[in-house]
Amino acid sequence: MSPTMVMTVETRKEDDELESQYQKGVKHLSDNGIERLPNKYILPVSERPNLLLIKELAYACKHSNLTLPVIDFAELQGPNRSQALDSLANACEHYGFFQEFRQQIMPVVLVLMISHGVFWLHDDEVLWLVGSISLLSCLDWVSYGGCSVGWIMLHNLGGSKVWGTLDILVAQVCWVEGLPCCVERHAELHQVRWLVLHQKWKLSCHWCDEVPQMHHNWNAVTVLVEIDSNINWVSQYISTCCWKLAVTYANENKYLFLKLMEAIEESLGLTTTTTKNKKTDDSDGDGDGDGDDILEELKDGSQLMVVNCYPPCPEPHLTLGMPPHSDYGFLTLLLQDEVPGLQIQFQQKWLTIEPIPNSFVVNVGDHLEIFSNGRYKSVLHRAIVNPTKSRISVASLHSVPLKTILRPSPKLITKANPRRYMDTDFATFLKYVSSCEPKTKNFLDSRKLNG
Ligand SMILES: O=C(O)CCC(=O)C(=O)O
Ligand SMILES: [Fe+2]
Repeated sequence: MSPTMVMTVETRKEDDELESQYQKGVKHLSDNGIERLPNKYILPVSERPNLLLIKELAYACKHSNLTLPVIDFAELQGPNRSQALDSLANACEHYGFFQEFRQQIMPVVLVLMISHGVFWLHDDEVLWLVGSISLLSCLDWVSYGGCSVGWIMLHNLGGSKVWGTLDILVAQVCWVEGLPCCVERHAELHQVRWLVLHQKWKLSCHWCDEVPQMHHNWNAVTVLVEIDSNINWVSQYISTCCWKLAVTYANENKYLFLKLMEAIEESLGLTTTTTKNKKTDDSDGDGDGDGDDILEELKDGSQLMVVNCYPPCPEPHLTLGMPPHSDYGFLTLLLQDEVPGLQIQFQQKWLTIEPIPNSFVVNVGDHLEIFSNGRYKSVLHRAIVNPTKSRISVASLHSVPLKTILRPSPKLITKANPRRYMDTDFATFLKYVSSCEPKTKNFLDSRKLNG
């Protein structure tokens, strides 16, 4: 939490019992029927959602909603591709967001992801985190909901063992509980690596390549990483079925992301439908490899999946589920249940996105804005919470491998549109976000050239 936030919080009479409960998380508070928010969750007046009366929340969606451009995945793959590409370009330029539907992920997988999100988050025994060694090797700070929720300290990254600690109980100021899961892909090995975190011992996690099984002798304060070990974990709670569901979802999500990026490249004029399957043809000899290089990078890129749960909130007009932010990657594919909550900033107003069943809300992230040299916009968005309903969303953030240097595509730099962003990479992003107060965090602005 930023110090400014502490100072500007509206003062209310302290209820020690209430205040002391905040650390148990918002699900606990909601389940216990609290009627007032602990001060910790109350935002300064200027940062609150504009819901003066709780009952106005019900109308917020109806009266300030936004119908996002809809991109039909089937059209993108069919004879109407060029019209679909025009709509895609328009959506990314003017909204930074679109709803994507008729994609090919089985509805049952989507429904199960949403319902299991609750299970994963709220089962007393199990909380899991999926991660990548390369992510962790440069990640010593974990951001969640715009505030720091934990520190991962990795002391020894050589060899196959890594020891560290993870403290997930640092201040939470938003009305959300969440679970970050990272996926690292090794295309050549057909392998995906996972990091698992067990809630019972909040400071323990374990790497594995296979479906995890519970290990009974964890040391409560250390992280043990043994990539090739065969430690026998057995969990009643993370059933093979759940795990496979998460893997299936992550893989399908990645496939959809790559298809969308193929279309986005084409919409930017970097490739054409006829050349898109060919190996990069750098026929202009400028050495930039044009658009196809980025697709190759993205195939092996990073993927972060975050399950967000927003329980019913007694005073939704005083807080937010997630503060305004932009996403760091190329695209975020957001799966949400039927409860509205996502708001995007459009023409200086916060507008609520009406959920469409079995579809994804897709948004342009900072990396795509940089890659497109500012043509496609990474737009601020936030989540509001609901007085009566719980809401779940699953965000999948995709980008290039963490060590890749990102820069505007040379083809998109012209005299009329000179280069707008400096080179950057993921480590620079982490350094930036961990070095300043949440209020002043705007990574994209820090990468802009000429002011
Ligand atoms: O839950 C939502 O609607 C927003 C989630 C989000 O923006 C994120 O996870 O980055
Ligand atoms: Fe986001």
